[in-house]
Amino acid sequence: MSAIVSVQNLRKAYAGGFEALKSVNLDIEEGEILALLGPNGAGKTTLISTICGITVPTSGTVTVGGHDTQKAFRGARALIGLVPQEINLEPFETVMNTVRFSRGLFGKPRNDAYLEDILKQLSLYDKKDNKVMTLSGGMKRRVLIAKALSHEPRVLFLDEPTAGVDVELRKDMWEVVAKLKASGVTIILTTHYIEEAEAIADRVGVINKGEILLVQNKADLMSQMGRKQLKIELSAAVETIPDALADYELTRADDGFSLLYHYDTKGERTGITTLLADLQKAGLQMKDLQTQQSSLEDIFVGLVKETT
Ligand SMILES: Nc1ncnc2c1ncn2[C@@H]1O[C@H](COP(=O)(O)OP(=O)(O)OP(=O)(O)O)[C@@H](O)[C@H]1O
Repeated sequence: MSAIVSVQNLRKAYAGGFEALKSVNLDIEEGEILALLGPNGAGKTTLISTICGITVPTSGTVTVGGHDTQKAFRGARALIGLVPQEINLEPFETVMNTVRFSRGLFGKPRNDAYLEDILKQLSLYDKKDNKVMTLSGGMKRRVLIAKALSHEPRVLFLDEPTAGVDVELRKDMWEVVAKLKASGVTIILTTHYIEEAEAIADRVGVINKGEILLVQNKADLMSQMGRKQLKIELSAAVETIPDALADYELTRADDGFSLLYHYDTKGERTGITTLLADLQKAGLQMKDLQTQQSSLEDIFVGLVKETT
């Protein structure tokens, strides 16, 4: 796979000097779904709108399909579909006219068959002649997606696509995104919902205070999530971990009153049975045992906290 979007040393300082992006580097592979996770004000929208060439960066470059978004804006923008956070539709216009007009703005020849196909994919076809104002909030969100796809973009940016929508619609939207990916569209979405990133992303990026803290394959993150920790509370503190237990991944905690054992829940063996037997052999007395599972949420919260 090759990068369809390449972001290099991107900085954005707003008027007044606030640095919303601090030297961001990011390559987005063709055909992937990348979820950008981050708390409020992290810089997600700024990053997306700068990549799309709507916000002018203070320094750095962005290329989309090889076009520099500053020097070759039209070429880059033609490849991009952007679904904004806010619903910005013409209320008195019909759904079909909305998407037709949007396609026309990009200078694309009329192609109702293509637009109807998009509307079908988004379960909007039977509403095509309805005025936007008569649609529910969730349907309006779908119209935003249809509008963003009207000019056949190769990269689709979705800024908080499921903010404020109910669980059922959220799952429908995930299906829509999966279908778009299957049709070859590269997708970048921002979200607050960790479960959303878990459900649909190929890679997850965590952004906080204008910096990308991590971009990782979801499967790798999942294997981290599969790690569990066993806390062994001891009756008496240990100064060091006994040599007899050197083969185990153990760390001291609580001034030596506890030992922490990390293990992979997906491994065939956890090693706990032999560890407990070996603890006894080493003469250590257990007081209590507790297990704890690390989740993507823990990883996310931990990362964000570290930079706060
Ligand atoms: N036009 C602007 N002028 C000045 N500061 C701005 C402007 N737009 C955004 N900011 C600031 O830049 C920071 C990043 O904002 P941004 O909207 O990119 O965050 P976000 O991660 O998308 O947040 P949210 O999840 O709340 O949508 C915030 O502190 C915000 O106040």
